[in-house]
Amino acid sequence: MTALLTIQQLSITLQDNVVLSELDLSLNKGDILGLVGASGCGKTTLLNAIAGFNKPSQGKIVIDELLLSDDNCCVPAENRQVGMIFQDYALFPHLTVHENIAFGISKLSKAEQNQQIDQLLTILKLKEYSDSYIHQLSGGQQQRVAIARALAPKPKLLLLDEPFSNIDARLRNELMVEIRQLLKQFDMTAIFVTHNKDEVFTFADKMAVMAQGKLLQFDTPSVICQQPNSYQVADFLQLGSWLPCHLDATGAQSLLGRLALDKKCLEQHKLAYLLVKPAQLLLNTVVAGDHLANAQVDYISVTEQGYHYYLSSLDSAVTDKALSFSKLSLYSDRVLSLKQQVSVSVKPHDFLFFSKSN
Ligand SMILES: Nc1ncnc2c1ncn2[C@@H]1O[C@H](COP(=O)(O)OP(=O)(O)OP(=O)(O)O)[C@@H](O)[C@H]1O
Repeated sequence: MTALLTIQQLSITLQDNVVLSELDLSLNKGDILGLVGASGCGKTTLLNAIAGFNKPSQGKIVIDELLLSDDNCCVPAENRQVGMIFQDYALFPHLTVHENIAFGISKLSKAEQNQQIDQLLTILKLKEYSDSYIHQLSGGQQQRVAIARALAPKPKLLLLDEPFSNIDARLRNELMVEIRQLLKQFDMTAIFVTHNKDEVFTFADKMAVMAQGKLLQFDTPSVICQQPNSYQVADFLQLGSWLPCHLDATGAQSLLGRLALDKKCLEQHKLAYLLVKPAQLLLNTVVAGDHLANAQVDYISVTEQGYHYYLSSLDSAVTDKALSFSKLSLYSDRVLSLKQQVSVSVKPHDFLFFSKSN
């Protein structure tokens, strides 16, 4: 399959500040990509570069086999067939819903405009609001108008900057599912920026994790969740807690006991961090001589999955400071109290170790 969007070695420097650095990315037609990363890592700058609002210092952007930007050319934004939806939707308050959608297709005849707008209003369930002004609509309806306005000129790619951040948390999930179905109906390729990884899992087919202008990992959300490629990715996405371990030739030593490793886990790091998901921890009954206490409860909250505890290593158990841990996340139906000493072990599983420096 030919890629709809190809980005190669894209770098952008703004006022002597390297904001994007040698970024490669490729999307097939109909793919929805969720772009995540800490504030200031360059997500909006990447969208702006694709839309044609800023000029790369290096690299190539190709959409549907058309070269939009390289060292020698930079196609202006209005000729790129890229639609953009901003966080605040940027709708015109003095125009009706119909007029807002018509804005980008004014070159078409009135009859063609009306036919296209009618079709969009029907699909987006906005028909009865055609003559309403923007302030008369709910947040979700305004968002649908913004989508209709962006889709009207039939873009090849749709860019959405934090599209769900202004939507009430209760409605957000419902709206995400609805808009995803809509984009799929149009076979629309889209990139959306978010600060919320759960939005990526609901809305996207692919996920890109960025840090400091670089792409750390690009894959499906489930692969990234199961196989993060670095400490930074797992830590940013909060995929589990960290248990420091000393790796040696036969296993890993932690304050929660010794872990037997199979051969492929063996690496030569002296100190490594095991990514532990709550379901991989076992809360044992403390019995002197058998399961000795090795952690204490620092924090308790009530959740749908039972009590949520944060545990830290017991000072008395720490002989090697490098192995001490804090904020080990554990869910249990058992009632524990603050500062209670407990015994926790790690269930055997496909261990994922990371070094902080990679
Ligand atoms: N016009 C500009 N001139 C100089 N530096 C800029 C300019 N625009 C953005 N930057 C810098 O580029 C970096 C990336 O900014 P960008 O807005 O792309 O980040 P972001 O990941 O979208 O952040 P956020 O999640 O907070 O919206 C930031 O350090 C920002 O200060």
